Amino acid sequence: MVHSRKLKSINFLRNVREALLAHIKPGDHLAVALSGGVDSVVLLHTLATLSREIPLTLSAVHINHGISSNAILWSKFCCHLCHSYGISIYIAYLKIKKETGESLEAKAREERYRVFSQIQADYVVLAQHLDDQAETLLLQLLRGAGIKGLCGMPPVRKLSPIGIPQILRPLLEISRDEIESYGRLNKLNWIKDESNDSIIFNRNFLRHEILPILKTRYPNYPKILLRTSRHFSEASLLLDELAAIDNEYCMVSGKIQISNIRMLSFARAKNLLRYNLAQRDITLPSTVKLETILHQILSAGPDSQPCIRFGNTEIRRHKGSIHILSSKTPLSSSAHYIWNGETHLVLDHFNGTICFTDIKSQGISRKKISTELITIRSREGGERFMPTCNRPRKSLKNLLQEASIPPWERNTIPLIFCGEKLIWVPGIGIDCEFQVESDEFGILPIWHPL
Ligand SMILES: Nc1ncnc2c1ncn2[C@@H]1O[C@H](COP(=O)(O)OP(=O)(O)OP(=O)(O)O)[C@@H](O)[C@H]1O
Repeated sequence: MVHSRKLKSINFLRNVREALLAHIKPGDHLAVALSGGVDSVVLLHTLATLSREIPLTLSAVHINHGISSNAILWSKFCCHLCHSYGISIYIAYLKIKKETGESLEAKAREERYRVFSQIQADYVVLAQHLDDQAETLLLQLLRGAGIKGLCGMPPVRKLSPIGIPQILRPLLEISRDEIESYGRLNKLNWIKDESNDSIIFNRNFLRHEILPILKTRYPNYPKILLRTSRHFSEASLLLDELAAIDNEYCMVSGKIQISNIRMLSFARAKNLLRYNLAQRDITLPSTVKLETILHQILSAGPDSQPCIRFGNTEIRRHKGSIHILSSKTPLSSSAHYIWNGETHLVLDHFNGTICFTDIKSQGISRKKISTELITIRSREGGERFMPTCNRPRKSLKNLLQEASIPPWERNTIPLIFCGEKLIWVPGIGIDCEFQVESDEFGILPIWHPL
């Protein structure tokens, strides 16, 4: 009996070790997302045990959402538990405010992930398991989700473009029964979240009312549904590959060309637009909204300039191309950058990067800019510029109009200044006064918007 219990724990540890080692490397810092429930308590115990053989730094993060009247007890429990393991814990105290049209749970989840994204660790480790995965897939099916929504939770994923920390889920192939039995075998204590019993919540309704019946006929349903979600993941990958091919055909200077997207079937055009929104980290609109957007953009007359808004995003049509504008990082008027000779400069506020290349007989003359501070900022109005030496100096506004830069982009393009003088405008050129002499090596800036 004792032997079989020990064996079960050993098998459990072996499975988690395998799942971990598929992603982490020795020395990584793992922060366990500890709610105090059985899943994350077992996860913490497992990782603390494995950390004796795998060199890693372990800590924990707990979010006190301030929703349940027991929230403070849960935080204290997590604190004591980590103390008993000698592990540091970060507790975030939140005051969740519900916004109209959003559930409290969805808001709490969003805030939780926001805290996770700020944790100083290589991975934030979550305790979702095989049964959670099956429930999530069924819930998504019942919401009418598309292929992406049916992919299920990935074992590892980036939380932000910088890539650190990542979310890691090493229990995804382990069942709830196995986790609870590991907890009992190792005499662990955990807290029970009373809200998990309330069938007002869709997930609990499925868990308590539907899945036990399903299990009588399909005892292995969580593993079967895991297979299904893997099929969806593969399909989703193929759709992204198709969109990447269509992007090559439809994109000119970073904008989808109306004449090209029109050549695609409507379903393929929708896939392309969805892909472009996802690439910019924009929360996707509903399918109905996406179809409306595409219809309006494609059916507008050549001179009209439709603008469709959803969330913080605007989709516009301007001179034959589609412009996607997202106000994730609003351009602050004071945003300016100093160039100290770097080969590239990431300009977060402008959503892109400028690369600087040394090139013979082209570009900006090093000699002519050597005595002044080189800064990059947006237009303030009144700037004048002379990209062609034998033509008169013109207002920047006129030059941007002539270059068909749409009005909403004119204030958000990065400009290079030498002291107070404007020397470079992307897509237009270098001011005559600062261009290289023949045979001199110059610096050629190239703007790469995201
Ligand atoms: N209050 C909390 N503090 C820290 N971690 C938490 C907290 N609540 C949940 N977690 C972590 O998130 C995991 C998933 O929790 P839960 O299933 O309640 O969230 P969810 O809203 O269903 O999330 P998802 O939609 O990502 O599945 C838990 O196993 C745990 O690791």
